[in-house]
Amino acid sequence: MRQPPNAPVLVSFPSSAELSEDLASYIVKAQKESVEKKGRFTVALSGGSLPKQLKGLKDNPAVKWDKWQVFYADERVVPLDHPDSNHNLCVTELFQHVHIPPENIHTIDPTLLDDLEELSDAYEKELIREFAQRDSARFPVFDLILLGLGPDGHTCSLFPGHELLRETDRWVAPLDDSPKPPPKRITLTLPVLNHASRVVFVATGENKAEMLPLILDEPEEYKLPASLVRPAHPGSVYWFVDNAACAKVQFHKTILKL
Ligand SMILES: O=C(O)[C@H](O)[C@@H](O)[C@H](O)[C@H](O)COP(=O)(O)O
Repeated sequence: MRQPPNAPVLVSFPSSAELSEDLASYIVKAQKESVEKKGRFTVALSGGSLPKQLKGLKDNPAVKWDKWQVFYADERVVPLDHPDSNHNLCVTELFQHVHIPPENIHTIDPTLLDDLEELSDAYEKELIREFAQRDSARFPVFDLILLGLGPDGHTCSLFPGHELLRETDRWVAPLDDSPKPPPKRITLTLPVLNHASRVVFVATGENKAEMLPLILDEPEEYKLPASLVRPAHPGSVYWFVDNAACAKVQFHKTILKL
C-alpha cells in the first residue's frame, strides 16, 4: 500500500532493550541538530512506560543536559512527589541519574493543584516564556515530543471522543474526566503536537498489538487520538515499537533500522 509523504515511520525492534538503545541514538541526533541550529533542545515527555525506555540516555556523554528544556506532554494534577506524578516518574527513572540543571525541568506549579484552570493556564504561560520570545509561530515548535500509546488509542491525556480533541487555540488544556486515573490532568493540545519538529511514539508489549493496526493501518476509519498526531511538513512522526506490539500491523511499512 502506498503511504502519504508525511506518514508515520514504523521502526520495530526484537526487544525493548534494543529499542532503548536506538531511541537514545535518535534523541542524541535530534539534540545535536537542534543545539547546532538554536543553541537549545526543547523536549516534552509523557508518563506511563516511556521514562523507563529512556535509560540509554543515562551515562551517555553525548547528551548535553544543560541544553535541554524539558516539559511534560501531560501531567497528572497531584503533588510533584506523588507516585502518580509524571514528573516524579521521570525523576526516578532518569533525572536523578543525570546532571540536568533543575531549572531546565518545567513542572506544573504545585501551589495551584486546587485550581485546575489556573494550573493549566500557568503551565501554558511557562511554555510561552520558553517559546514565544524566540519563535514567532502561533504554536510552540518543540524539537522533540515523546509519546506513549494507551490501550484505547489515547496519547498524552487526549482520549477518544473527548472534546479536547477539537481544541484549536490553547497550547495546554485541563481535564477532570480522564478515563485513565487520576481523572484530573493537564495536557498539551493536538495543535501543539502537530507543530512539533519531531514526534516519537514508543509502544512495547503485546497489550499494544490490537491497537497499533487501528492507528497505523486504518487511521481514517477510527481517527483515534494517536493517529491524529501528524505534524505538518517538515515535521516527522516515528513509532518505535517492539515485535510484540506490531505483530498485527498488516499494511503499514515497517523498517528494522533507522
Ligand atoms: O500520563 C499518562 O498517563 C501518559 O502520558 C499517557 O498518555 C501514557 O503515555 C499512555 O497511557 C501509555 O501508557 P503506557 O506507556 O504505560 O502504556
